[in-house]
Amino acid sequence: MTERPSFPMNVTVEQARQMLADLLPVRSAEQVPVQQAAGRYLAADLPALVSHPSATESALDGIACREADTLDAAPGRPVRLQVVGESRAGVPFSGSVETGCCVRIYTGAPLPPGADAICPVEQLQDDGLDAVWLQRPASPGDVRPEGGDFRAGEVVLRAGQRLTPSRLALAVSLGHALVPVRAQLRAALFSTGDEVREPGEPLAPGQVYDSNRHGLAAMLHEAGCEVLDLGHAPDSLEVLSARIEAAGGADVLITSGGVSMGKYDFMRDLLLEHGRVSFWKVRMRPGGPALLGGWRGLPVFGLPGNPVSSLVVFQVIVRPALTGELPFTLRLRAATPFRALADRAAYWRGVIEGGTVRDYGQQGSGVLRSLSEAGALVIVPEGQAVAAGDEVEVMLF
Ligand SMILES: Nc1nc2c(c(=O)[nH]1)N[C@H]1C(S)=C(S)[C@@H](COP(=O)(O)OP(=O)(O)OC[C@H]3O[C@@H](n4cnc5c(N)ncnc54)[C@H](O)[C@@H]3O)O[C@H]1N2
Ligand code: MOO
Repeated sequence: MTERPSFPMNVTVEQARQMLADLLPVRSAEQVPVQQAAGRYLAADLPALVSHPSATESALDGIACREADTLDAAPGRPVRLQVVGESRAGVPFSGSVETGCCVRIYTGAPLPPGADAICPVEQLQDDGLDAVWLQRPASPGDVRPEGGDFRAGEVVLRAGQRLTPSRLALAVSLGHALVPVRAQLRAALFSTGDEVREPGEPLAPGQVYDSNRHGLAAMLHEAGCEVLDLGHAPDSLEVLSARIEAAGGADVLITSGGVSMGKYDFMRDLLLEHGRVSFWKVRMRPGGPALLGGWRGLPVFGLPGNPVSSLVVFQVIVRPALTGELPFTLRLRAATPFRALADRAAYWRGVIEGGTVRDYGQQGSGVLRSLSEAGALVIVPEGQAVAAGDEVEVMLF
């Protein structure tokens, strides 16, 4: 390319995320049953409809009694209490606990009126009938107070949060059978390359299995998208145009390969001719040649073909734009130096060990096993080399 390009080049990671996010449609909200809500994103804050615990309850199996009755209990000087009934989870004791009395109680069962302390079974001498002896005072701390987890009316989950398994469990605990979630983005996906083969097919020298497309489909699902898998396309202008057309009903198209400098890297020219290019090249490694553009109303994000590059660019740029969530990072001490690049941020593969992070070693963009074996990306900002012992920002992968 000798003439001045008509589109921005070498944008930052942050600019790339924002430019993609700006092209995505605003998502409406829909109510879905909690059984179908795992992995979806909340479209509204979720208040608690009930308090939890719904009543003050026991944290142990044992007896519920009055602490004052037990204060004199000591080894060799047991205090006797009369058993007057039981409180089970779901079946509370109907009376109240008077002085000198107790009820058998089980974990999660409501503390009866009058009782204010628990003595666990392990610390009781029990005749199995109507009396127990305590060798030490009962504990007022072994109860879970009503509303101690959350109170009715309190906003506990927030709009934009992903319903991870723990948040989904919490939404149910808050009392919701239906939850408001953002409509899923419909993401079309195809990979490009004459050499790319489907898993299970025989492989001739120079050919490669379509690891990118299958990895990306999994990442799109994980990002809460509905995936329209358009397979893989050879390096042919006609086939690629037809494949992009086939993605027409989607909200966004993600492609892999064909975005660099090679004679058969057609994606950029296709978009330039029939649509538009929003940017080409991001100031990051791996993944420098990433491409963003549009085809009629359809946003198209072209990921580089190198296997590590395609997954890392998805994680660093595409996923945050699709979900509105920045990647989770933590700060760790570097156990080895990490090299800086003068003109771009580096996302080096690192291994977290004993609270520090070390260089995985193999940083080639074709070494897919490195991503799986390293488990982390160490973010080295442009020009800021990391020495051993420095703190670094680390993204789990
Ligand atoms: N002269 C230059 N050459 C290259 C540059 C450059 O700046 N100047 N950039 C390099 C970088 S960085 C990357 S990343 C790649 C990106 O290239 P493409 O997006 O055009 O990708 P391809 O050429 O199609 O493939 C690259 C590589 O990845 C393998 N591949 C492709 N698709 C898949 C797939 N679906 N599953 C698994 N592996 C795939 C492909 O066989 C190639 O080995 O360009 C560099 N070149
Ligand atoms: O940056 Mo390319 O994306 O490393 O191989």
